[in-house]
Amino acid sequence: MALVAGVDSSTQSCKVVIRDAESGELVRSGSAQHPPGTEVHPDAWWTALREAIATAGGFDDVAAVSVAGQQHGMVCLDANGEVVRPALLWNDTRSAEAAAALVREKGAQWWAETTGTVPVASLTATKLRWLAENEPENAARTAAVCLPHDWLSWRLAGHGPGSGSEGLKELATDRSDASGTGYWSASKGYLTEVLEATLGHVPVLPEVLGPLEFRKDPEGRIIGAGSGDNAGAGLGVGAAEGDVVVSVGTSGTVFAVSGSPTSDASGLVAGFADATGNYLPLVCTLNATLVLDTTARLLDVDHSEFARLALSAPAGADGLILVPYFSGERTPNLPDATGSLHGLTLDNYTPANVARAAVEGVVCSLADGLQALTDAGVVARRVILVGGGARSEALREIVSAVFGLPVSVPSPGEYVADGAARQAAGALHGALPDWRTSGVELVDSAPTPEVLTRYREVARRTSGN
Ligand SMILES: Nc1ncnc2c1ncn2[C@@H]1O[C@H](COP(=O)(O)OP(=O)(O)O)[C@@H](O)[C@H]1O
Ligand SMILES: O=C(CO)[C@@H](O)[C@H](O)COP(=O)(O)O
Repeated sequence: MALVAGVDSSTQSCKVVIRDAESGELVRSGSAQHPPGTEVHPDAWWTALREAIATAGGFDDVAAVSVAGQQHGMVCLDANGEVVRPALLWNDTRSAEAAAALVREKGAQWWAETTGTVPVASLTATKLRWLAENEPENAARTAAVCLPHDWLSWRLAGHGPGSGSEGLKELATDRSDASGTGYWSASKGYLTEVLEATLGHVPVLPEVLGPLEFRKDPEGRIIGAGSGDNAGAGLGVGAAEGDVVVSVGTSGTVFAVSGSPTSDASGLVAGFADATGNYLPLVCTLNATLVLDTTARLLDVDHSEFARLALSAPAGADGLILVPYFSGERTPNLPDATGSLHGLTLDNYTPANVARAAVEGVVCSLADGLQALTDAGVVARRVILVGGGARSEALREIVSAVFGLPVSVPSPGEYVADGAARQAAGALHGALPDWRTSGVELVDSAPTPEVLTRYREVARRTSGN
């Protein structure tokens, strides 16, 4: 029995699953936490990955591994392969002005047509621009730039500090993660003009591997191309055209598999690639489970009591509306926004209404994401809900109610890591396996369109949109 492993190195933690390459059966798993914050030294991811591998019983009997990771994080390496500075993550908004400058200089249309995506602070290119403007010595020392999943795959393949310029040439990535950099185009490859205009020079960049291409580690183990975490989730749930995946983790994402690229000059829809050779138009928000976690902490309750409270309040939370822009926002592009709670009266200010308003606020911002995707031509035949937030009964019910659609919720699992494992099995055998998916719960709540209408009025008023 050949075993394969999948890794999800995402914002809050690292998860490892080890599966039977033929059947997909889960054999072992492990996880470890990442430090909080929007600036993290990659060594912390490596430490967490090794801990997660150890708790999963090690990789000695594993034939192939793929890593899926949080997208966009800027990992800069010097000529020796040392990390130049802690990575700026996808949810770090300090490069918002750099993003605005790039859009002014080339125009939103150029970015949408060339890279698929109009830059916002999340994209790697804007972080390189911030680096060149604010830490010119670090920018000058940067000999190679890669993404979190590229760096971890490179470390797994036996490279690292001290690898030198030969080691840097072994860096590899895939289309899905390259498509979130802002300096890669699905039709033209790396865009040297964007690198010159941001970092100030063209560094060594990871080779963009095909979906089933791979490197090997010194023991001969396959290290697959890997992917961005959202593309990994797409692989993990077996998303096909017509499926819209909603992932509620640190980020909230709404995305679909598409046979053709999108180019949305309004900037709402990012025109990413997927991990199979298709495209992955995606809307991403900065405010999802952390808003729920923070509200639950305020109410001094755990996840299950929080869900019970939220479901004990009526739809619309007796008039309370929470606009969830606690971390600024990316979609819509409001990096300096803050969250707010509206409609307070002496009667409706209860823990249950506050819990319900928090869930509804997060879900309404995702419903706007689905609207943007359908406006961009994506046809939604089925909605699949995944991510840590999908473990919440309140979130599951309220997604279906606010979207006004039945929602498929695969049984709780690590679908990003599963997608990476599926890719590893594909690299091992030369074709993606058709693993049987686990049980799916269909949630079909009574639609509450008025909740979204009122949210939109308040969100627009408070954000000046
Ligand atoms: N039952 C639950 N209800 C609500 N949120 C939950 C529940 N279980 C986990 N979470 C939240 O899910 C998040 C982790 O989800 P995950 O998809 O792993 O995030 P990421 O991939 O961004 O690291 C955490 O913020 C955690 O508090
Ligand atoms: O920036 C994006 C997508 O464009 C985020 O989806 C990151 O990829 C982080 O994902 P999670 O850790 O929240 O899953």
